Amino acid sequence: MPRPASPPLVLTTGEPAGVGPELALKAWLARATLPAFFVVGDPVLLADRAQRLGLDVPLVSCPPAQAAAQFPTALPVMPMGPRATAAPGQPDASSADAVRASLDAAVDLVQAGAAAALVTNPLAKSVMYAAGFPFPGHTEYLAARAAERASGAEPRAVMMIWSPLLAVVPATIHVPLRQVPDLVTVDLLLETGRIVATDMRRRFGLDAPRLAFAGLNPHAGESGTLGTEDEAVVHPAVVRLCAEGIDARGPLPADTLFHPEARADYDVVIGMYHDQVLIPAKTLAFHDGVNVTLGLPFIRTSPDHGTAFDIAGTGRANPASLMAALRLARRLADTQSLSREATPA
Ligand SMILES: NC(=O)C1=CN([C@@H]2O[C@H](COP(=O)(O)OP(=O)(O)OC[C@H]3O[C@@H](n4cnc5c(N)ncnc54)[C@H](O)[C@@H]3O)[C@@H](O)[C@H]2O)C=CC1
Ligand SMILES: NCC(=O)COP(=O)(O)O
Repeated sequence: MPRPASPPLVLTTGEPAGVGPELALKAWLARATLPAFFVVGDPVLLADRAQRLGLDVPLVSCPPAQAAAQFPTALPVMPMGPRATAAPGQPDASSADAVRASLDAAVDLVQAGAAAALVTNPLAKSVMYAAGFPFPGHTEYLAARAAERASGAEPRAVMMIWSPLLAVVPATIHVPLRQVPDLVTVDLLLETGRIVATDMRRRFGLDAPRLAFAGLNPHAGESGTLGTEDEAVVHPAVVRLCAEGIDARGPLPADTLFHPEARADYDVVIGMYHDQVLIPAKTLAFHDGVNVTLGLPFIRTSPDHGTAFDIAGTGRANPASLMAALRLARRLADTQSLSREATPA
């Protein structure tokens, strides 16, 4: 019996004063190279931005079930939430409710199975914080949303920045650098390593993913003389992961971990803090990088960049990272359903 068609991807509008709406429109214009997606949010925002930028993008208002059929001829939009009124490049608190409504609805749809995966456009963290958004970013918000439906242990969301050249995971994310050594514990690294290994298998299709742990200190601590955390925390976590059958190695000095020959030896780097691994990832592949959230019961990807207020509304936004995020979301959803079909009940 033929398999039923998988639903399309759902895309949020993101911060209206940023480049998100422009990227959605430009991605649709390149639709011949992309999987079907629909936007959830304010259709007037998209229509205004298309007109301002001279982008010929017809919009069609429709429910998710009709989006795939409409996609070849118009950008499907599921209207949701209040008007998003902030002007390009001029963020203000008035748009936070619209951003939140788009995000909430998109998560509802992906959790209900009406969308195959969630793709988010960038939001402005400071705007959301000022409006009372109690999460550091999407990643933590999505973990909380998934936890509402979890019957057992609460899911922990893990951020990965992925490109064909390099995949990296920061073990700690949006925290002050000063707090990092205290937050990096054996338990944190164990949990992170397990989530990464599981998702690399079931969603990326790697049978035996190779995880490289970066050291926290210069030269991974130089045998304890440049800091004790690498021997006391990273090394024992790696040993325990290996004992669980996960291909883990480290701690490895971070400064020599990202050149081409080193990258051939692993599939993912798990770094100790945000900039340690996001700098090499975004330097190597800024426009092709994708932010993927691992550890959730659903798939979420996003461009690896932010709202780009400095160019919003000018027409200069490059949609490549959003397009890579849409393609990767489709690939992960398809790989996951194949691996579910192959797993005996
Ligand atoms: N997933 C998310 O929601 C994310 C949100 N942000 C938010 O974005 C806001 C701005 O952050 P920034 O640090 O300025 O980073 P950014 O990524 O928005 O901008 C950095 C530089 O890259 C350029 N750039 C970014 N995307 C581009 C694109 N598609 N095409 C061409 N050039 C592009 C910008 O013009 C700017 O010069 C902040 O509020 C931050 O919190 C940042 C990262 C991810
Ligand atoms: N630096 C990456 C970033 O800020 C993405 O955060 P999130 O909104 O995806 O959690």
